[in-house]
Amino acid sequence: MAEMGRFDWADPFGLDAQLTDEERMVRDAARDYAQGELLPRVTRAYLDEHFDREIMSEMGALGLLGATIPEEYGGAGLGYVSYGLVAREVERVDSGYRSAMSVQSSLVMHPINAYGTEEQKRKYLPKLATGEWIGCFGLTEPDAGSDPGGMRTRAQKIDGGYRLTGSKMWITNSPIADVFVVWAKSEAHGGGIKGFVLEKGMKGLSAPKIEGKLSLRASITGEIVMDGVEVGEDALLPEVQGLKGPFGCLNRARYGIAWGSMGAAEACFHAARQYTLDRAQFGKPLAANQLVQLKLANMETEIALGLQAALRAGRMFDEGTLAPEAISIIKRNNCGKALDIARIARDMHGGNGISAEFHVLRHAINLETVNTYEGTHDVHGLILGRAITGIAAF
Ligand SMILES: Cc1cc2nc3c(=O)[nH]c(=O)nc-3n(C[C@H](O)[C@H](O)[C@H](O)COP(=O)(O)OP(=O)(O)OC[C@H]3O[C@@H](n4cnc5c(N)ncnc54)[C@H](O)[C@@H]3O)c2cc1C
Repeated sequence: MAEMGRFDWADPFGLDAQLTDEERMVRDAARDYAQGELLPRVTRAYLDEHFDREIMSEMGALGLLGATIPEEYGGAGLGYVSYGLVAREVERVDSGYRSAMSVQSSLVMHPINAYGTEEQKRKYLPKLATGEWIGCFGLTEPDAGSDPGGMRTRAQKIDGGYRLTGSKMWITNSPIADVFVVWAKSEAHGGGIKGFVLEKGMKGLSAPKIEGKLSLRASITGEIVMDGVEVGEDALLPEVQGLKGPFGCLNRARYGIAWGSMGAAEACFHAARQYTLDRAQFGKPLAANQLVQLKLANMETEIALGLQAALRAGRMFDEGTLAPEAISIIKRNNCGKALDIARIARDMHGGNGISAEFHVLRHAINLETVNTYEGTHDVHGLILGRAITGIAAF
């Protein structure tokens, strides 16, 4: 008969043992940084609705930006499992910090690396990798969110380049960005969607901050307004056309979010476990009640399954066999489950659960955004529905 193992409540399927030495090293470096440098400042940043720009330079110095970008362009040349592990550790602290990192790596460095010219790669990637430059990604518009094909931003052909007109909404990092990857319908390409790289200070380009967010308050979000911004031919990302350009970037970010949201869920699960062990009511620890144990068991189950699926997806990503629909499964499931776990963890903390000091409500409110951006929970359901039936319902 096969031997039986010992149960580890914090790692029931031995995720750790499925990683390579390099992946464990990357995970530990990201965890040390996140717990040592990000956790002590997150509560203040969240309450003050402030993103500390220095964080990008710190992440850059540790090689956390552009983890999968080749080393010759300043990236870390790591695999997708390492990238996911970093997202999990950063989001264990705050989804806003993970958002800033995901945008830089997957939505700005990836398209320049995959669709850009050699000159564009050499110009932008090394500085984005160190965090000297901050990037943002403009796809969503005031009237085009889940349906980005309905975008209104236009690139008009002019002598030697293009004139861009339009506005983008809900853009992570835009108010502090040096580099703007924006998507527009281009006249010269039959009205097809093309990517352009704009730079801070260009005439007609502005990025006002969106104030008063109740979610992701430690991440800065803004608009991108392009009022006839004129760029040269060298601003065009030549190697892609159509929605597959932005979707190629979103696939990577969504994959990272599947890991990241599980990091936030683990933070909430671990906090709820400790809190209910420490606090007694009716003469016994809260954790001694069946209702409480069932909630903890449900949290553990969803996290264990979600992480295992994310790891499998990461291995498939590195092998080149991961389909976008499989990413929809884990983005949708892990965000939805993380949001449920964070809300229940908040409830299990009673009144203390609403205090910033206990972190769980901050995670829950952040996860409301994570569940919505990069394809809403329902839109990923529709993507899967189309894949299952062959019928597009959206
Ligand atoms: C904090 C934050 C940061 C963001 N950062 C970025 C960024 O950096 N870059 C960027 O480009 N975008 C960014 N976004 C935008 C984000 O990706 C969009 O908000 C998201 O895609 C949803 O679009 P929408 O807000 O227009 O909602 P809508 O598309 O209007 O959706 C509203 C509701 O309708 C539902 N719905 C839509 N279509 C259908 C359908 N066919 N059938 C059934 N239900 C449907 C949706 O599921 C949702 O519940 C960010 C958003 C936030 C909140």
